[in-house]
Amino acid sequence: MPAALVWFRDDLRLDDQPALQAALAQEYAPIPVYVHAPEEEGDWAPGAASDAWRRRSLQALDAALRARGSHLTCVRGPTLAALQRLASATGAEAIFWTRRYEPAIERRDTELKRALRRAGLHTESHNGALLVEPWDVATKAGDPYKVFTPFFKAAIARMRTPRTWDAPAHLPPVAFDDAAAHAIDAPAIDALLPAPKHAWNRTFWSHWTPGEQGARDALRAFVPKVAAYPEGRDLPAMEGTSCLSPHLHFGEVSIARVYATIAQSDAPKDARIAFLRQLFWREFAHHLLHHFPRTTDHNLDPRFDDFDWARVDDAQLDAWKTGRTGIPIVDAGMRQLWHTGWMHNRVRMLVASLLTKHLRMHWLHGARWFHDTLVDADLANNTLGWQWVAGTGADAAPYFRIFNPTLQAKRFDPDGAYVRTWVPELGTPDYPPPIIDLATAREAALAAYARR
Ligand SMILES: Cc1cc2nc3c(=O)[nH]c(=O)nc-3n(C[C@H](O)[C@H](O)[C@H](O)COP(=O)(O)OP(=O)(O)OC[C@H]3O[C@@H](n4cnc5c(N)ncnc54)[C@H](O)[C@@H]3O)c2cc1C
Repeated sequence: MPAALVWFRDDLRLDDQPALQAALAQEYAPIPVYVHAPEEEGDWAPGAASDAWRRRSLQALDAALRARGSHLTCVRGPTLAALQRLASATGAEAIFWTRRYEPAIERRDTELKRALRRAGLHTESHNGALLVEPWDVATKAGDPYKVFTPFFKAAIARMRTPRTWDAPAHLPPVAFDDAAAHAIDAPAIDALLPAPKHAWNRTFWSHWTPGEQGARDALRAFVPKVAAYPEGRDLPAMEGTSCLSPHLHFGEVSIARVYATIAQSDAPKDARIAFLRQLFWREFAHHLLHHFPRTTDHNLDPRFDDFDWARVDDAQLDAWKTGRTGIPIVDAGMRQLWHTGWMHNRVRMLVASLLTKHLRMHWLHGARWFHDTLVDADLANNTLGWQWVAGTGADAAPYFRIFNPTLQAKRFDPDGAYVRTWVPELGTPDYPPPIIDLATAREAALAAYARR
């Protein structure tokens, strides 16, 4: 049986894994590999929370492979040289992977595929992350979509009922001879992604279990909650959302598996559609990232290029990051982020709005902080989220529509349960006064918008 490398990236699973599936279907003996090359991700290399998650997820993948008779070989980049070295040391004739859509990675993968083919290797990339790939939907004029609802309609019409494959029960062993092992120089996962020195993330792991089993458990736990999702999804105290975002980002569960599980659940149709629609925001985000790669750092709407963002006030930015703004719902969200690596979507909108509108700081300051601290940090979703809130993006909330965090808290956290969980000192002298007057800051933001 000839050997093939199966190159794992953000698809850290064995269930419904198209690269693995394709290698097996073509009767290759798969050699599972992971290449650590954060420097190839351009300005958006994974942040600290992502690294902490990936380390655990790779360990879980290796354990799942070992339980089937195989194992994961981890090496350092540069990726092209690493894959070539691995292929020649193992005699692999082919390389299989699933596609990613981040601009730096798309560029790298295109070059890499060309170089590997020139070197005589068979290469195949597959869709393992999206329901509909970015180039599969276009407006009547052939352009990419910039508005969600028509995108959603076109994408869902284009989508085929996803097929899913179960994880293989057994895999052929990966046996390197000594010379090959020496040539490969495969460090342990711990050496590639060491545990953070100060264990700042130790509180994460009572909330999360990285890896395929954790993803499967999260999906299973969510099924009975789908019926309540339409109302529950906006209430941060309720835990009414799926918490699948980091698992989806790292590909620990396939999007097709999530879609099929919820579509076939017993929940009322409205509730199922409300949830599946959110999955299409993720699709939309990837569509935009692929077609408008500059938007990771630049406004999608060029009318904001001359916007009068405020000069960054370090003390204010720091108060925002550490949850000490004196605005309770915002502080609750920023502390939830710091302690769990995740924040409820409604609260993400509120903290982002405060930063970009009341404090009038450029959305990139917030996007960078989220990228570093979220366990679900995802260049597509994060860029869309920040540009949406800031009013600079596709189908965005207009800049002049400014959330009032006090009213939003009354509406979405009416008995204050969420705020009390994260800001227990509220109402005591330990809680800081507000760093801004909301009404004055709102007027200043509107005035800046009018000057545009
Ligand atoms: C400023 C800002 C930044 C954000 N940054 C990220 C990010 O880095 N990574 C990330 O995954 N999401 C991001 N989001 C989107 C959203 O907040 C999270 O996907 C959601 O809170 C994850 O929780 P969940 O899995 O319980 O969501 P659920 O409500 O259960 O939704 C299921 C899945 O649908 C997708 N989804 C849901 N809402 C959105 C959305 N608005 N945009 C794109 N996809 C969505 C996610 O993959 C999510 O896991 C951001 C939103 C905002 C406003």
